[in-house]
Amino acid sequence: MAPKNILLFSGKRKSGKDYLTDHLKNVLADKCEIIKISQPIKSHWAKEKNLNLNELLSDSTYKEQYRLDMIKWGEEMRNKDYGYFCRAACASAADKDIWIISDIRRKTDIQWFKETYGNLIRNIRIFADEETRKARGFNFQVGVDDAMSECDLDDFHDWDLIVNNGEGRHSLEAQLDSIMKLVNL
Ligand SMILES: Nc1ncnc2c1ncn2[C@@H]1O[C@H](COP(=O)(O)OP(=O)(O)O)[C@@H](O)[C@H]1O
Ligand SMILES: C[C@@](O)(CCOP(=O)(O)OP(=O)(O)O)CC(=O)O
Repeated sequence: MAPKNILLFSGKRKSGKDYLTDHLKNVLADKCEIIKISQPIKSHWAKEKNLNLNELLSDSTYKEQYRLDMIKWGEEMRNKDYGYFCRAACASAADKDIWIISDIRRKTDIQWFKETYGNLIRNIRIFADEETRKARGFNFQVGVDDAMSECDLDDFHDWDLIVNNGEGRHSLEAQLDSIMKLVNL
């Protein structure tokens, strides 16, 4: 069964995608499931290189050592089939009313969801200024922060909602309320 809504979250590194989607999950509880497109990439990479998958999935510096390689391998796969990781991630998703996709990065990710689920999707951009991201551990890396993985959605404008999660942000409760307005339960 298709969910009632699919919330597509994007934002640059350390903008707070995991932070906000984890809190949103607390609000929606068992009505929702968090899905990560990067999960099949990380699973493959962990198997291939004998790495710790849980560490790759966490907010640790561990994944940063492998990010560039994972991006490169992911690009190769995406060039052959742009829906490959979206399809793989959704195929193993639970039967829930709301799917929260927490790591949308490319126009083709949005395209795949639009083509597959039409008007069920909602596009949410998480924004945080660079100072705030730096305070959260962001460090500009050539090949990552100037590449498609981080920049492809810079010139995408068709957002249903932009959430400021940097300087001057609203309370967490207000941030979550604005997201909940997009949800049809
Ligand atoms: N509004 C916030 N208040 C406090 N800490 C935050 C907030 N947003 C993000 N963080 C923290 O900043 C770090 C990076 O956030 P994260 O959600 O992992 O970013 P992303 O998934 O976009 O890379 C995490 O340690 C997270 O807990
Ligand atoms: C190879 C990646 O999938 C790894 C992404 O890891 P995360 O999604 O955990 O990254 P951030 O939350 O932005 O810190 C990126 C890609 O281009 O596919």
